[in-house]
Amino acid sequence: MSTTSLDPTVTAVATQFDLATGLTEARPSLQRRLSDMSGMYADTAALSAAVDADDVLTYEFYDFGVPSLETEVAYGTSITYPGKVGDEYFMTKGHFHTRLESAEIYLCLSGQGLMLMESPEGDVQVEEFRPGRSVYVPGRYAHRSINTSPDEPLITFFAFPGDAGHDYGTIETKGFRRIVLERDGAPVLVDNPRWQS
Ligand SMILES: O=P(O)(O)OC[C@H]1O[C@H](O)[C@H](O)[C@@H](O)[C@@H]1O
Ligand SMILES: [Fe+2]
Repeated sequence: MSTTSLDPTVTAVATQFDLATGLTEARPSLQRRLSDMSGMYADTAALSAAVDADDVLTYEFYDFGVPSLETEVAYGTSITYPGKVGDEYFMTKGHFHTRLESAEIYLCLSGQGLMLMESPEGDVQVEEFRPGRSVYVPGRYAHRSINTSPDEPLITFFAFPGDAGHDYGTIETKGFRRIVLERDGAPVLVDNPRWQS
């Protein structure tokens, strides 16, 4: 079936994602290994030992390069692999949006985990990811995906305004106020000992 459009400058685009892996052959993913996560995990000794031992891939995601316009929608899948650094689960770096008010929507396709969210004023929210469950990240909240499964990748589909942008600096320097650790086989939210006001 062909796709027609009244406006010749507009082209519909379809992308095939593999629901089992979260990956697409449409373009290369962006990949983050443990060595890209310097300063992100509470246990710095465990991180450097893990980097030296086997610098594994911890997550990958897509940037389809949609124009940075408020009328566009950036989208893709994000795959966070199972694993831990010390007691802290594999996770994304996390970021605020450069246009702080921009919200984002996630749909969990498979796996299990948490979305950790934090406002500049220090309000912390946590929502669970499980297959079929969406999480709406309100504007102004930094957000980080955390895989709490011992063996399955956490796969989500996300969408946000094209001009939202990524602000990593705040999280890189201050960290999140709370972190998620495994205690007795279950995730717990605790104060980040390395958080800087
Ligand atoms: O950008 P990070 O915090 O490293 O997370 C990786 C990716 O995760 C999500 O899927 C977001 O929607 C992406 O915009 C983000 O880039
Ligand atoms: Fe985001």
